[in-house]
Amino acid sequence: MNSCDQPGLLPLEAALQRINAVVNCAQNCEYVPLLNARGRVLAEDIIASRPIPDFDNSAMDGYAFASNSVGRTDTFRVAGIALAGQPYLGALSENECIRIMTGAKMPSGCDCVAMQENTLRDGDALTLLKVPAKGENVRLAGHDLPQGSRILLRGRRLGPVDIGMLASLGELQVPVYTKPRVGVFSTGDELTPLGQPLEPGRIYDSNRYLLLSALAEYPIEVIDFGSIPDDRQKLEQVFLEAASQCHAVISSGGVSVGDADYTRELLVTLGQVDFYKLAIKPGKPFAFGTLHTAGDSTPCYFFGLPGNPVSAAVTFEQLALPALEKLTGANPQAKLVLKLRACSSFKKRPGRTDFQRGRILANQNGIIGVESINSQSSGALSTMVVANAYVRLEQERGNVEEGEYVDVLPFDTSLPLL
Ligand SMILES: Nc1nc2c(c(=O)[nH]1)N[C@H]1C(S)=C(S)[C@@H](COP(=O)(O)OP(=O)(O)OC[C@H]3O[C@@H](n4cnc5c(N)ncnc54)[C@H](O)[C@@H]3O)O[C@H]1N2
Ligand code: MOO
Repeated sequence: MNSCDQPGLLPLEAALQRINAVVNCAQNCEYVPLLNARGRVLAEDIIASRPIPDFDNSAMDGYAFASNSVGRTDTFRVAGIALAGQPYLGALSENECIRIMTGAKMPSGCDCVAMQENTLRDGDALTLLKVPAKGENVRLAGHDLPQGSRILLRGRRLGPVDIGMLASLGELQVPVYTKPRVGVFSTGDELTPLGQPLEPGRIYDSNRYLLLSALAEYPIEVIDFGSIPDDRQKLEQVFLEAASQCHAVISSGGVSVGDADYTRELLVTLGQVDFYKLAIKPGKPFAFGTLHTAGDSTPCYFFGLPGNPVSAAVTFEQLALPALEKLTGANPQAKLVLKLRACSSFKKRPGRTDFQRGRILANQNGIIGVESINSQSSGALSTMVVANAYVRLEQERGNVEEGEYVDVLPFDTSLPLL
């Protein structure tokens, strides 16, 4: 037995493996216009049907030559001009060169380009100040991408550079996976719709807004089922409706042991619970399972996040999100983990993997370390605004002393440092 503060808690790695083993992408391929493909997941490999570029061209503004004539004379007659998109189509005699611009097709017979700065021009006469070598300043056909290259692989989430690459290949329509449907709801009698005054003991529903806006970043069709009161029947209704419409459902709240915590209980009736107690902090009461779907073979996965806002955010990001990304067809993404020096101590009890909130400190010369923030309360969402990274501390370790090196997961790659 390990030194878990409570028995029966599943370690984070085991939970991730279980989720990964259960969740599978069941999306189909659809073609979308290129400009609508940003953020979508490629459903097929993209293979270059032609080389890019498909002609040799000049890398500089200057003059194009046949390199074997360059050694014989250093004075040439400028016989014509080649512009990008307007090639010079004539033939070239000995002692002739062609005025050429960057990107223009190399005239036939020419195999090098002298940069304009290395020449002297007087009317039609050109003198070379520096002799170019064969191939100099020439970009060969296929130098960007040879024909047949498998440049973008299935499972890649397309970003602006990929859209540009697809445009240079002339692809108007892109094969992407259809978007999985993901339902979101929160539970709790205390949750008050925004815009209404707060009665005593009530709060606004922050989890659902956080989740809906986080999901908007992904190629996912999100269905908002709202805030559901702690009423078994109403919850059951939403569970059934969500299971019939969605590939996955994410709820927050009601997974612990309180008198009104119906979520896990309903999951047992309406589906199968895979696990519901995790050795992570925050986020211990996290339920994962599958909901029964009527006669349909496509399963509906269920992620029951804890109600505490930081616990909900951490379990969403660390556990639900990798599974949802898999549902979209996306290849697994390695997380950026920095090994940084602790600039303060961190309190830690052995037994759970901690996702403490920290601040990466940086000066003009770069990153200098990470410090703890004042509060590590899982009920305080403001800790995640003040922090700019998680400090991940392994399950069995204890306190961190200042000066030790710790694993840091930045919230973002551009850090708010003030
Ligand atoms: N006796 C025990 N009590 C608790 C345990 C435990 O093991 N034994 N675990 C604690 C931990 S850890 C967590 S995390 C919470 C999780 O409980 P639930 O998932 O059942 O969540 P609720 O009880 O519904 O709410 C907890 C907390 O979060 C607030 N909340 C809920 N939903 C939202 C929302 N949508 N937006 C903002 N805030 C929300 C809620 O008002 C509560 O304050 O259980 C501990 N208890
Ligand atoms: O572990 Mo709970 O998730 O601290 O708040």
